[in-house]
Amino acid sequence: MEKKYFVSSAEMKKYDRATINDFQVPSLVLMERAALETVGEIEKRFGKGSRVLVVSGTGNNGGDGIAVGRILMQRGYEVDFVLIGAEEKYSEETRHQLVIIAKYGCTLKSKIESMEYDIIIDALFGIGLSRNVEGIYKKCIETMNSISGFIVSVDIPSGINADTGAVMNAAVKADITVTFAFEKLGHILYPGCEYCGEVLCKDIGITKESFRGEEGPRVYSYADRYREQAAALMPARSRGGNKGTFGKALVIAGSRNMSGACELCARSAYRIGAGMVKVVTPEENREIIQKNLPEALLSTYTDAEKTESWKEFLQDLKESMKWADCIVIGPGIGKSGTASILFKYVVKESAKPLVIDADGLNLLAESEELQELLRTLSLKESRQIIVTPHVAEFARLYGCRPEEVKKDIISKTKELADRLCCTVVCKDARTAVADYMKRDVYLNATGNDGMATAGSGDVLAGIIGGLLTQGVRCREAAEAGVFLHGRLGDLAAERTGRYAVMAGDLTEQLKYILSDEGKRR
Ligand SMILES: NC(=O)C1=CN([C@@H]2O[C@H](COP(=O)(O)OP(=O)(O)OC[C@H]3O[C@@H](n4cnc5c(N)ncnc54)[C@H](OP(=O)(O)O)[C@@H]3O)[C@@H](O)[C@H]2O)[C@@H](O)CC1
Ligand SMILES: [K+]
Repeated sequence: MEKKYFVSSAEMKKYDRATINDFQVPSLVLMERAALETVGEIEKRFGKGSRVLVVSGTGNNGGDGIAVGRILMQRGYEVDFVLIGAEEKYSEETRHQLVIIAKYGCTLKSKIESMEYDIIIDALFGIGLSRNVEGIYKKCIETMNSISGFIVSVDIPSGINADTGAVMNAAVKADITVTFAFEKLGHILYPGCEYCGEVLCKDIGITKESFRGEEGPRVYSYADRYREQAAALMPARSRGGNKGTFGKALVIAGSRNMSGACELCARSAYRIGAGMVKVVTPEENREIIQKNLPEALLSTYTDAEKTESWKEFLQDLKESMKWADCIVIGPGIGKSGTASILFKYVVKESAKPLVIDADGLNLLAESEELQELLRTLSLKESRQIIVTPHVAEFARLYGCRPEEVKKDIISKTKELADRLCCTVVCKDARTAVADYMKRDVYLNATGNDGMATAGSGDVLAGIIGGLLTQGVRCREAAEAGVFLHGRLGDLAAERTGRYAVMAGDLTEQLKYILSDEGKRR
């Protein structure tokens, strides 16, 4: 899969240094290239004579800004330069840029004086922002946001934490952000991504060679091209196949009078391409499932206390688990005594790839014994297990507050995966996927807030299950499932607007998104 990296400030600094020190590309050359790329984006939008304000800080981000201003000035733009910060803090490169503009006769101001510009170059802070923004810096950011002008942030909007996307007390609201070499975590994580405007990532000569043979950045997503080529994420589909070829999913879901979760999950497994889907649900849901999803095979149960029929059901379930290529358990099963007995039985007895979602996760969170069992199954029997908690379920499993998960979703997801020895999908505005086998964390860049609606998670569980039945391995099924799920949400929102999106619309979009028959490429 072609990856798109999101780097931390420490990783970016390492790649900068490797390019400068090991490959001997002078820092000022990188800066000039960064400036030229930024100028290119401005020239696409504004002509000569436009009024430009450059707001620089003392670090190299400020140096970039001064270079941008100088090139624009030479090309016929009217440029004002403002630099905020004490002289003793100027970086070497920034000093150099100041010497150059002085030779061209430019003057430097220490505060923003005019209120009207066509373009504002925000070069106050880049990836070197190290603490909350206060005093004159905060005031400067507020002024940039309040005066008129199209804001171009250099590298990252000033005030956004490049590692977490947090607003460090104040941040510039950019129209576009021109960044260099790799996108930063702060461009993709919330709330940072909402401050960037369009993010344009430019090659300035810092390439993958700067990894120096070591593992690359820790966090990645899928390349943007898969948005339009979603079918390329799917396993190859044999033209000569039959329903057995494309796998059998067992969906254990729903509780009394709660059939919706079960239906959404099973339908999604079918729509992503599973050959057969069998639903296991309480007897009360029989009629509605038969009516709404006649394609599904069905096995129903009554309360575990009704011993005779329960025994028969378990016998049937055992056969179903042998028959299945993958099992999804949890959506809407509730936390009743019967649900708990059923859940434990399935985790213990099944030997197939397993997706645990929703109430399954709540039952898991309550049982140390089951968590230990998961670890053992994974480590000793190489069982493929995926857990798909949203932030609140994750917090219950991890034993922390939901805000703590949101603050550091990348590390937390990896930690839980290590603890449970499985693949973890932590669902949030930016869903993360990690497993205990790999260091890297997948961070999803598709989807929108329209998907924050009941049943959306059931659809995801069905999609991941349907991919597993087609032979995709756990980690890839989780990543591809999350990416596709987000795309379905984006397409649904394009049709109806984000307010109106409902879980069923996501499954509906599966009819179109995979329409050009794809192969894994
Ligand atoms: N060759 C290269 O290296 C390339 C670098 N490139 C560019 O360099 C940028 C990174 O440059 P950088 O590392 O100098 O950091 P930068 O973001 O300018 O900020 C550091 C300055 O801000 C200050 N400061 C921090 N927080 C503060 C606060 N809250 N409030 C007040 N002050 C605060 C801090 O001062 P101090 O913490 O020491 O007080 C220091 O003076 C990067 O984003 C990209 O644009 C590109 O040109 C490509 C090639
Ligand atoms: K900036």
